[in-house]
Amino acid sequence: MAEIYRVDASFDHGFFKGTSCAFGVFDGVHRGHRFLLDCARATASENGGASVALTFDIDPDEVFHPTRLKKLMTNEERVLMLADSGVDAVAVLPFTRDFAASSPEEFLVQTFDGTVPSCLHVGYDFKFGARAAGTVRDLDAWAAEGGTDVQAHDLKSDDGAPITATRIRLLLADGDIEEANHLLGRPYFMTGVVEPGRGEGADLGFRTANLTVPDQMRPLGDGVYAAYAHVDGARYKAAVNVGVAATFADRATATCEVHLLDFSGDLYGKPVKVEFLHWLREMRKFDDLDELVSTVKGNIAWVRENL
Ligand SMILES: Cc1cc2nc3c(=O)[nH]c(=O)nc-3n(C[C@H](O)[C@H](O)[C@H](O)COP(=O)(O)O)c2cc1C
Ligand SMILES: Nc1ncnc2c1ncn2[C@@H]1O[C@H](COP(=O)(O)OP(=O)(O)OP(=O)(O)O)[C@@H](O)[C@H]1O
Repeated sequence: MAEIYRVDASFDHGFFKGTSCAFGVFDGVHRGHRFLLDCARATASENGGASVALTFDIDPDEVFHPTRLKKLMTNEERVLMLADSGVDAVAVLPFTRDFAASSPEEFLVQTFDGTVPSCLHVGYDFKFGARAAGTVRDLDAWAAEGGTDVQAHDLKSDDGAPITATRIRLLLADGDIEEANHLLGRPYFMTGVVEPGRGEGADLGFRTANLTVPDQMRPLGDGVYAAYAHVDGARYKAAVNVGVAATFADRATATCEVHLLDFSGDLYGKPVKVEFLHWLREMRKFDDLDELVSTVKGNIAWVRENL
């Protein structure tokens, strides 16, 4: 696991000397992001410097577009996944309103404070600074003075279109978990802490761990999915309902209900990570509870046989 540095007032910017940095938010740490991180690793090994994922502590959209934000992972998960991606270090810039309001030139001065990296990798569409006015042309102008080799890459594509966090979010919203996972290069996951439910699952014949995942952290469309649930270091097959149960909409609050196969025990208060693998069906409002039970049990049987 790479070292994680916070680029705050006490940070020694001498750290950047000789480094190869890949710069971006990196929500999802998808295959396109990994391509850019691999480019940083390649030039780092050519130049003999360290490879660095340079990112922000929060997603800038948390400041600018909080209502339409649908994040692929929490900020902590993102930074940890970057640290585990093979780079030597992760440098985390605090994203304040002041920082965001700085001109492209000031933004770069504040970020590097006089010590520039030897190589900086970005996608060709990379934008930075106030109103995202800074472009690769500004990076090139800055690099010409300081001597950084700026490499603006074509975006890694799949099926003729660039792999982007936005594209993955749209697939997830449609429940197209297989294609989203293909672009992520790993299963999409959601995390949460188990809360008490209404206790009806046990009466119905299947228990569920209830998670309340905030809207901003739920790009995945409502529906029933086959998944793996990770808890206490163990992995269980799971049948999962995403969204507030339509049959109980008047009293249900959980936004993700997880039935773990072959598990019996108390999960309240425990963190659970749910890795989604297949879409099974749309969530329905059932008029008949027996039909709800037999449908859910059929989903659980499918998971048992097919995962
Ligand atoms: C695999 C699975 C599929 C589900 N599908 C639906 C559904 O289509 N419609 C619905 O209203 N609730 C659905 N549920 C939610 C159940 O109605 C809910 O788990 C049950 O009411 C127990 O809730 P409780 O744990 O809060 O007591 C599903 C739950 C699971 C585990
Ligand atoms: N497919 C890709 N191939 C190479 N580089 C990429 C790709 N997608 C993004 N990048 C670059 O990775 C860095 C992080 O980008 P960013 O966090 O904006 O990701 P994104 O997937 O494009 O997100 P969004 O869809 O929300 O704009 C930027 O330098 C960006 O240009």
